[in-house]
Amino acid sequence: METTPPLSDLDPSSFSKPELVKVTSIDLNLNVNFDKKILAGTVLLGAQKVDPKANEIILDSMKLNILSIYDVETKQELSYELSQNVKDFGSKLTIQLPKKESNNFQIGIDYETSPDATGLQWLSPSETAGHKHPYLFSQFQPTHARSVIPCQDTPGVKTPYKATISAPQEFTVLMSALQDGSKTLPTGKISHFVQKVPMPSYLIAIAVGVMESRQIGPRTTVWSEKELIEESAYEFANTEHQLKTAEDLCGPYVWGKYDLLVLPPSFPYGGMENPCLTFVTPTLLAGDRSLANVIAHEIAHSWTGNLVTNRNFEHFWLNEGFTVFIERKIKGRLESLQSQDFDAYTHLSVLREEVNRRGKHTSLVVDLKGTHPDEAFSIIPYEKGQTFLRYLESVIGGPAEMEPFLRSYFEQYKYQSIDTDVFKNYFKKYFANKQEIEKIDWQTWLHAPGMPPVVPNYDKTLAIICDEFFDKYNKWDGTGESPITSKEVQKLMASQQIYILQQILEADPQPIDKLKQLDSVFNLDQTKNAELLFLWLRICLKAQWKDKIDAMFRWINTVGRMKYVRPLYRDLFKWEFTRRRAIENFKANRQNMMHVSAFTIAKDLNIEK
Ligand SMILES: CC/C=C\C/C=C\C[C@@H](O)/C=C/C=C/C=C\[C@@H](O)CCCC(=O)O
Ligand SMILES: [Zn+2]
Repeated sequence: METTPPLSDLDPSSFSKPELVKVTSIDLNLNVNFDKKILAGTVLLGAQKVDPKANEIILDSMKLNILSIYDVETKQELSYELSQNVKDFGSKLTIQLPKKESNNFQIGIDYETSPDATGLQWLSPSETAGHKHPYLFSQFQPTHARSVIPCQDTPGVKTPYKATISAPQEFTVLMSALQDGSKTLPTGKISHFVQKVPMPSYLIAIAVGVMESRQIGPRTTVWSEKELIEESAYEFANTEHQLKTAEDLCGPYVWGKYDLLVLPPSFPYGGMENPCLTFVTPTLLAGDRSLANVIAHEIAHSWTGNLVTNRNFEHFWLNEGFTVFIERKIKGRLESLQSQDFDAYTHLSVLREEVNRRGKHTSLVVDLKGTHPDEAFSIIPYEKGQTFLRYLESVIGGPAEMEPFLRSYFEQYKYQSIDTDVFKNYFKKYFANKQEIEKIDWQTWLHAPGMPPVVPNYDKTLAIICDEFFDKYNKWDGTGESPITSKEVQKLMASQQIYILQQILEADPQPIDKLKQLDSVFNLDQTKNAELLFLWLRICLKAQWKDKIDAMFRWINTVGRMKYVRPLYRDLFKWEFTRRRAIENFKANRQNMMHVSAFTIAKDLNIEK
C-alpha cells in the first residue's frame, strides 16, 4: 500500500514505471454529464513491455471510480490493485498483464471521474458570460490528467491520442487535437478527435460549452462564448504573423491547426499551450492587442515543451525558460530588438520580487521529491531560464550562432522528453569548437539559488524613457499639477506604462492624494488592461487606501488568473486591516475556484484544508 508521495527515479510526481511497461496510445470514449459533473466511459490504453520480465503495468489515478479493467483482445477481466490515496498525488493503479507471447497489449478501463476531479472545472451557467449554459474546461499540467484518465501521468511518457466525446446537442466540444468529424443524434452530439503527434498526458485538454468561432488565419480559428467572440477575433488578429515568425525561428510547425479558445474568467493561467488549441484567459482582451505576447509565448511552446518536453517537472525551466526566450525573439522580429530587450530587462524586477519572496528554493533545476509541482510553480523557471539562455547566446557570439543551434536542438530532440543534462551536453558538443564556453558556470546557473549570476547587457532605450517618468513622479511632492501628463502617458506603449507602475509599486507606499493624480493621468480605474489594473490595485493596497478595498475583492472574485489573484491575496493577508476579510472571502469563494487556485491560495494564506 502506497501512503507516501511517489518517488520514482524518473519522476518524483508520478507512481508510474514506464521503464517496465509503457503506455503507447490513449483512446478515450467519454460522456459529458453536466448534472453529475462527471465524465464517464472507457479508455483503451496501448501498452508495451520495456522490461521483458515485467508482468504488471503501473498507472497514476486520482479519485477515479474504476468499474472494470480488461484485456481488449480477449475481453478477459484483469486483476488490479488501487493503492490508498496519497494527498495531492492520487493512487497508484497496478494492473496484472495478461499472459501472452507478444510484448504489446490493449487494456480497457471502464470508469468515471469524481465531481471534484482536480483537472476539471465545472462552471454553472452563472459563472459564464452567457449565464444560460454550464461549461466545462480542463487544466492537466502538471499532474491533473490522472484525475480524468488513468494513465502514466508523467511528461516522460508521450503518446498519440484519440477521443470520442458525447455531450448535449447545443454544446461544442473542443480538444487539444484535430477534429475528426461529429454527428448529432437525438441523444446528443458525438465529436471525434485525433492527435497523431506523441505528447505527454498534461497536454490532453477538453472544453465543452456553448461557443462561437471566427476564422482569423489560415490555420487559426478563435473560439469563445458569443459575448466575447468579436473582441477575441480583434485581439488575436496577428496570430498567423506570430506563428510564421516562430516557424522561421524554430522550424516547421507540426501540429496542423493553431486554434485559440478564450475561456471564462476563472481559468487559472494566462495561457496553456494545449496542442492545436491554446487555452487563454479573457484577461488578455485589453482591446488594443497589447497583451498578445502571451499568444507568442503559447505558440513558442509548439516547439519548446510540446515537441521537446521536460522529462519531469524538476526540469520545467527547459519548457518555460526556452519558451520565454523564443517568445521574446518573436517580439524582436515583429516589433524591434529594443522591445525584445525591454521585456527581458523589465521582467528582472518581477524575478527579483519572487526570488526575495522564495529565498532558497530559487534554483533553475529543482528538487520535487515530496513537493507538489503546483506548490513549486513560480516565475523563476521562466525568467531565470530565459536570462540563462540569453547569457549563453552572448557567450557563443549572439543570435547568428544561437538560432541555428536552437533549430538543431529541436530537430534532434523532437518527440522526446529530456532533462537538463541532455541539453547541456548537446550545447557543449554543438559549440565544442568555441573556447568561450569554458567560462560558463553551469553549476551556479542551474543549481544555485538567487538571482542570475550574470545579467546580460540589455538595450535600455525604452526603459530609460520610463525611468525619466518614474523619477519625475517620485520626486514630486504631490502638490500642484502632476509632473507627468495624460497626453505624455498615452504616447507610451502599454508595456512602458506597466513598467512605470511596477517601479511605483516597488517604491515606498504612496500618499493617497498623489495616487488620485496618478489614476487620472493613467486612467487606471477605467483601464481594460489587466496588467495595469493589477499593478494599480497592488499600489493602492500598499498605500493602505481603504476606499479601494471593495473593488479589489470584486476583481479577485471574478478573475481566476493566479498571476493576479495570488499576489493580491498575499497583499491583503499582509495588511492586518484586510487579513480577516481575505481569509473569509477565500473560504466563501474557494468552491468556485479551480483546484490549483484554491490549493495554492490556501497555502499563501496559511490555511490547511
Ligand atoms: C520550479 C517549478 C517546478 C515545477 C512546476 C511545474 C509545473 C507547474 C505547474 O504548476 C503548472 C503550470 C502551468 C502553467 C501554465 C501556464 C503558464 O505559462 C502561465 C504563466 C502565468 C500567467 O501568465 O498567468
Ligand atoms: Zn509557458
